[in-house]
Amino acid sequence: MPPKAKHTKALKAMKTFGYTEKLVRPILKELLKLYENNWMLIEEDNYRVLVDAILDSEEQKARNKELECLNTLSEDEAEDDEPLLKRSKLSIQKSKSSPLFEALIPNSSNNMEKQPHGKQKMAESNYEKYQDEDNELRAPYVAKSCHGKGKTSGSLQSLIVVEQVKETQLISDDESDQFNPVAPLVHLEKSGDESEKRMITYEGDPSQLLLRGSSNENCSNARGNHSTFTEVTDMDAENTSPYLLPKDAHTVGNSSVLEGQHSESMNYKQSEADNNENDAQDSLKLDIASSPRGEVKICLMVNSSLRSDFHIPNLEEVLKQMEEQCLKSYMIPPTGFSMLRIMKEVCECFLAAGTASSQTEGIRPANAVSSLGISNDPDSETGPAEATDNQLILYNGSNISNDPIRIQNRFEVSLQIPRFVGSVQLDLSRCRISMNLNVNGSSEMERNIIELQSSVASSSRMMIVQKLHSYHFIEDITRGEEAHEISLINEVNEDGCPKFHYISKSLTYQNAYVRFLLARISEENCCSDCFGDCLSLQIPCNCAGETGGEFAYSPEGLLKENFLDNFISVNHSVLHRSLFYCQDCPLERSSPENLSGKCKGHVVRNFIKECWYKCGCSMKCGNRVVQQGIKAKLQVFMTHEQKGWGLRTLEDIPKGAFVCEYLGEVVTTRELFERSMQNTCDKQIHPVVLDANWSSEGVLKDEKALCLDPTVYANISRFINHRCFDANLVEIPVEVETPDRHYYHVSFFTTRKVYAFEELTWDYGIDFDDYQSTKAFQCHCGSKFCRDHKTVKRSRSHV
Ligand SMILES: C[S@@+](CC[C@H](N)C(=O)[O-])C[C@H]1O[C@@H](n2cnc3c(N)ncnc32)[C@H](O)[C@@H]1O
Repeated sequence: MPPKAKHTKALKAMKTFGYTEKLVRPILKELLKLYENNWMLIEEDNYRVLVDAILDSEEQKARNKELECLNTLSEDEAEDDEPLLKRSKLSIQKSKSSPLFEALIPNSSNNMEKQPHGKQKMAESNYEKYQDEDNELRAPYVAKSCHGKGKTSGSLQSLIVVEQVKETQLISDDESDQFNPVAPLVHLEKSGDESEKRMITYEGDPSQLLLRGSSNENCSNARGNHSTFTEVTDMDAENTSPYLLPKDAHTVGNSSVLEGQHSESMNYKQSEADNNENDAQDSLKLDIASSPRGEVKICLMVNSSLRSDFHIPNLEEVLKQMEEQCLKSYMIPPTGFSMLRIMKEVCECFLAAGTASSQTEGIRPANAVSSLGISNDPDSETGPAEATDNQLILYNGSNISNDPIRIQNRFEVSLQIPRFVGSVQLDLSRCRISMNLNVNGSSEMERNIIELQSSVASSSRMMIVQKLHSYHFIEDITRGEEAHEISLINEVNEDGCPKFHYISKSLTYQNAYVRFLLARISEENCCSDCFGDCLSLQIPCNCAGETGGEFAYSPEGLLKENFLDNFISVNHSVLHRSLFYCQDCPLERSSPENLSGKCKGHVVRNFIKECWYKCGCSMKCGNRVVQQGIKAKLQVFMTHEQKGWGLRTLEDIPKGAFVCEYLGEVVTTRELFERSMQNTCDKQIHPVVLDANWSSEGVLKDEKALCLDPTVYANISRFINHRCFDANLVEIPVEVETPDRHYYHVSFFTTRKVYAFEELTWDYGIDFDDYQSTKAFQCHCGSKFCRDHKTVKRSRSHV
């Protein structure tokens, strides 16, 4: 479409929202300048950027007016004789306070630099995406998301633990045939009671220990040598998932003990001074949290001269109240949420942000000895006899405990053994401990492994040379697009991450016209006064109108049982083929020519409504679960069951919780068909139909009906595998920002409680009796309700 037509289309679209051409033109012009005429970014999501900019400019104008009034008033009062010129200048200066104002006023100085950080980032990143897309994706449109077969830069070298009579060496693959006696790295020694205590001593720099075998030994990033998670894997349990010890417990720099001591003493002096000064108030001060060595502290102080009636409350009570408040207000899933942890993390981030630049890599006291110790004695407080500052202590007691693993001066991680292994004795001498290491701050991680096979080695002191698999690990496949990192791990084969562009919002492809009929939203559908915690209101706000006057979510942000059951049964009934057939539905045809005949049928679906975009409450209303994005800690992993990559959760997720949205490119059915014709790749990511309520509009032509194609642009939901019938996720259409009947946000909610490390699955609704569908894949879902009878038969005959 020529730019002029695009202009007209944009102006027309804005007109439907009640914005005049006069108002829109300059804003559009400025946006085009800002986005370097990239219309795609402006048109995306029904001109969302443009609507935002208009709203911002309106808001700014109102603020300017207020400021001007205030100025005039105060200046009139204070400086009645001041020249007019100076006054108007002053008011302009004040009115420039908003960064968006700057972006929208032509010729305003440095308007680009003053963009709000998020917006500028979005503009740049989207721009990059589309540039990429132009270069390699669109011509011709061939899906490139087939599994990468080649080795990736992230594949790792294995490490081997060698035990000899006196010393044990930790060597990498390439060194295995070139034993180097000059630099013994790891000693496997016995200390104390020979049969019970065993200890690996590492002499030298711990960062070297971790980096051996990696591609980059000179980690220049100050935070580069922090282990980001520790993994304990039971080597006896072949197919069980590793027990991941998430990084979020503590990641405290080991970089410099000297520096640490220095800063500690400096801080101590400072806080001593503070203490002296505040002696009088000491009784009204409550320490909340601190970084592990006390460099940074958060405390609450009450000025007793202002509140004589105040007493220091119980900290636990305060935290409990805060947690309840936060859980309600911000829809945080209760699992693992703790105010105290947040406070501690604030301290640590404060410390890290303040010292990152001054930290120097690898500074250690010359005589420091690091050790990794493993003890079978749960009562031992000190661990191995020669415990020193840098050490890892693991207790292998008879009870499985969730006590922390300690690596002093390095990090402290909570041992989170998943509940399902709770009854099994975890024999740490049969475990391997893996530490992940951020190499140069890059998201690709290199992994080194120390195998503790002490039970084998104890009597014979034989040499253990075990070659471990090479792993592929990416710390965050979202590249910062989500609120928290989502890692990818392949412990099964050599495949690297499939090629695709990670998005956190669906994109609209050229012909897909996602109508945005805000005019249809009437005042009574909006709730302008709600703030934050709508879901716990006695009388639901207007946003609940579409769901029968009841919120679909509980106050904790979980889908209510009746809604959930309803959706699950709707999906099951689709599978039971209680569908109605229609002559005209175009959505599941294999070719646009084939317009007569019956389609496979559709159900008119229910949907959940969340707060509407542009409704007065869109930023404040608590009826927003899907819009708040992914909350659970998820991981992409290579499955063992011939399903390729899959998605799993790293923590328990309660029933009815939102997990993620199905994202991709919104395309018309016709476009999808054309793409599939060009697609030479045998693996296809499952496209979904978005027209949840198409029948209310009568016949939808292929060029109008909408689908979602996650082949090239997608989020983590592209990794969710199919499971027949009893999948733990159900897809639910959620109306987030548009009352348009043609387009819903397909969102995944849990059908039951999902335990940590379970794979997340949904039922694609494939009819395996249908030839076309069975071509998609042979099902390896493992469900006892599996509908792919051919595969089930085959696997039975193999047994
Ligand atoms: C949406 S993708 C899921 C991610 C995919 N496993 C991957 O590696 O990228 C759908 C594809 O995964 C595979 N798949 C999903 N569920 C499966 C199952 N139950 N059995 C076998 N293959 C499956 C099929 O190849 C299917 O085309």
